[in-house]
Amino acid sequence: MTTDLVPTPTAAPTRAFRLGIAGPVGTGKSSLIALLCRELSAELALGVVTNDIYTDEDARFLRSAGVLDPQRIRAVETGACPHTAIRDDVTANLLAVEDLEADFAPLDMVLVESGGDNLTATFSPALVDAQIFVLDVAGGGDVARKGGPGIGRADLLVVNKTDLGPYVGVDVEQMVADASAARDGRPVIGLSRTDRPSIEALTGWLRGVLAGFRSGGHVAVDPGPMAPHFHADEDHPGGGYVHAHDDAGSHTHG
Ligand SMILES: Nc1nc2c(ncn2[C@@H]2O[C@H](COP(=O)(O)OP(=O)(O)OP(=O)(O)O)[C@@H](O)[C@H]2O)c(=O)[nH]1
Repeated sequence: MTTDLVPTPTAAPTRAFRLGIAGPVGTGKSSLIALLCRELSAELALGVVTNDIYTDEDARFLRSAGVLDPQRIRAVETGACPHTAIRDDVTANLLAVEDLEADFAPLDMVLVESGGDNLTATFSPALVDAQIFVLDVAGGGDVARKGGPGIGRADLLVVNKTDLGPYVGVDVEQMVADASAARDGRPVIGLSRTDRPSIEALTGWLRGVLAGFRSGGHVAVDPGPMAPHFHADEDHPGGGYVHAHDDAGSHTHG
């Protein structure tokens, strides 16, 4: 008897779900990870990998927040070009994720925080299964309209610190609507750590994506390469240079 016509069931994944969290400096990536650890560590076995340029500051912040066993929080020091370590050469991050998975098997989820970067940073789908891009209202109501691969095509866009809207003159509802329009219907959540329903929207979204991953139905989507961006460099004429990541062989990183 032949089994050719029998559909092959999708194999259930044997490793942890890997979730990337990217966004500009100070938008609340570490705080969002601390929040997720607080909310989910009773039901899910978690690990965290942070990326900083020269320090392990984000890892130290998370360890001191007491949200997870400090051993489950690992730091990658990326050197001069933080987006490179989550996009072009993800080796150091993959090793950190795999070490965590081996040391604390079985883990349900590893959260990978990118170094605070510019608007264009995205994770490679070779490193994460899904990614959240974080903006905050204090960065200005028009940021979401500026677009870029993370804002446009990350699996989830978080508009963070909505509690600050009245203090910085930002219409939060309008900012979330602009973000939704820029994303062709992909999900957007306005979040504040002081707003319980928004926290539940975030954990609800994550549980849904995790369930899809566990059933074998989740496909990692690449938001696309980083847009061309400016690097400050005092030694360079003009104070810096513009480069892109659409062709890894077309430029070098100092
Ligand atoms: N008002 C308010 N402040 C928040 C919220 N979430 C985070 N913050 C504050 O925003 C600041 C930056 O938060 P972080 O979590 O360090 O931001 P980050 O994106 O990890 O920063 P980098 O790693 O330096 O890029 C801190 O002072 C947080 O306390 C929020 O929901 N509301």
